[in-house]
Amino acid sequence: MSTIKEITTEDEWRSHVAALPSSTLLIISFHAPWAAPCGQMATVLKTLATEYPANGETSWVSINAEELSDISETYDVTAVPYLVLQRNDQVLEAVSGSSAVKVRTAIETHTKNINGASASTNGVSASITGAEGVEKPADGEVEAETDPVKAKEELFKRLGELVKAAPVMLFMKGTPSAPQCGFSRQLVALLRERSVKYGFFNILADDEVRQGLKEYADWPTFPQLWVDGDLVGGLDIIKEELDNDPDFLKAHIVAKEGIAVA
Ligand SMILES: N[C@@H](CCC(=O)N[C@@H](CS)C(=O)NCC(=O)O)C(=O)O
Repeated sequence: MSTIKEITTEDEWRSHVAALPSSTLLIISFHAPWAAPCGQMATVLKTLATEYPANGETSWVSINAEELSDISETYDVTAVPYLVLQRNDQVLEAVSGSSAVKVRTAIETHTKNINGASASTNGVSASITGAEGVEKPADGEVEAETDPVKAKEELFKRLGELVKAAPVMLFMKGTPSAPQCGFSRQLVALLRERSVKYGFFNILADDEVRQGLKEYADWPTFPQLWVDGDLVGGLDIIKEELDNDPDFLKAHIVAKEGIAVA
């Protein structure tokens, strides 16, 4: 049974990598303590790690992407959770976001490559929620597909978790580095100017979230800024709030811009 080692210093990272046999698949999980999907991903990875033992074939490490920013920069980590699979210093695959299915598939694929067969013997039905989607148990999935009421319930459950994925969540068009709409661009600039740490979700990448959130929030447009699971508003409201109380996002200010929730 394998365990996931938390790497806390760069020295520890270097010696861990240096000690690995060239055939070992290194599975690196980047996380941030404030991003809720990372907690769910940690549970998924813990389960997977018991299936893919550290017998020289796999090695599991976990890294705080903000604390060890030099390492995250090396791997271009701009969002968490973020999983990297590498062997012999070569990155084989990276999975951004909290899809348990994608993570399992990636690990199965790259263990298969050396073993000829997957190390996995049984399926884990990890149920997680995150920006990339809710992995539902098969029964619920079938029911939700056929029953619009169930489907909406599932979507709203997902949205309920998504709006709390980080203490400050920005639902925007595009990403902070490439906003796809002027309103989103302006809101990113306001948050950046104030060094507010926030998670973001690109609603252009998921029409279900784009349309569903309008109804869930009872708010017809984007950007939407959510703080501690409550909708504050769009660009105009945030501007107004900051005019009234320039400190209203103070609790969320950090030394530098945070890493996003993917
Ligand atoms: N005055 C709004 C401007 C936002 C806005 O009008 N957004 C539009 C255009 S980007 C929108 O999201 N429309 C709905 C959609 O595209 O789904 C605010 O304060 O946020």
